[in-house]
Amino acid sequence: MDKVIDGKQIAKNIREELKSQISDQKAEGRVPGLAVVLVGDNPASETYVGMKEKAAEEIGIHSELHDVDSSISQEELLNLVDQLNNDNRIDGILVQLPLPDHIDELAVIEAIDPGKDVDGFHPINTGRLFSGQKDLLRFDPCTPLGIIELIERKGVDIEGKNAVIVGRSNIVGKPVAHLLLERNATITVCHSRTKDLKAETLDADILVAAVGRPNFITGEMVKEGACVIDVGINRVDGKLIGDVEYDSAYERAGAITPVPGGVGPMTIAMLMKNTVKAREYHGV
Ligand SMILES: Nc1nc2c(c(=O)[nH]1)N[C@@H](CN(C=O)c1ccc(C(=O)N[C@@H](CCC(=O)O)C(=O)O)cc1)CN2
Repeated sequence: MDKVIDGKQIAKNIREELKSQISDQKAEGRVPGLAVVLVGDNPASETYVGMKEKAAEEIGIHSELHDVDSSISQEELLNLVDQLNNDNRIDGILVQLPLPDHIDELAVIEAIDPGKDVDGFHPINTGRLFSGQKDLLRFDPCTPLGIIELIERKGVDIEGKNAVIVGRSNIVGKPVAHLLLERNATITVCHSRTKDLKAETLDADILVAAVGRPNFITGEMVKEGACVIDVGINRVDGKLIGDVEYDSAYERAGAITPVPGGVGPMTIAMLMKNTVKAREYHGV
């Protein structure tokens, strides 16, 4: 079996699957609507927003870009979010992060209607994830959700496995820990104060690297046969480098994601999936 987990191909398959759901929704009377808010001119954010718009257009989601100047005040941005909350054509709202320093990111996230929070960052959605509530409407954050899809679609069983997450951020480390826990993995979350990181990672059947440091996880830290998920997107001398030293980790891993072409494309596919789910929730 090929060890490489091809995120680009899996994301493409998911977009294909969503197309038929979207055409059913269209037949019912309305395609899903996604509003993308981009503040300022951060080149990476512009690239990601462009990728989101292209993916939406390709599968038939109505998407609209609100491209605003970096000088926008917090109040004006909150007004824009409020306007989108009240727009019946819009099922999903995402505010591209990071935001300029003068804007309180959490205040903006909290202003989004939790039922339109397709990024899954609103405290109502993270609260429902962290407390294991599956019965109420819940949007899970796109990158962690994409990681689960990659693992499952590669045929790696999660139940009962030791999953070690390196990195405890709110947008990747913590939510992916809860998604894995919900699937009955045994979880260890490592961080900068972890005493013996190598001892922890060597115990991982599933190893998720989300630290934001290029080549931080080396092959000698990987357990033979482990499933290695690299969430890092580090730009070094114009090249994209993951958090995992790929060549040495590949030798030991049973399955591994590349960078680029691993987790990144899944973030966008999951955003599309959440938008289709939001349209289902809102109805026609
Ligand atoms: N509102 C949000 N902001 C941000 C999120 C998010 O989920 N919601 N995540 C990241 C950026 N991001 C999406 O917004 C994102 C990052 C990377 C990729 C991706 O496909 N990367 C490619 C490489 C692309 C390149 O050449 O730069 C890959 O890994 O293959 C997609 C989305 C922060 N902000």
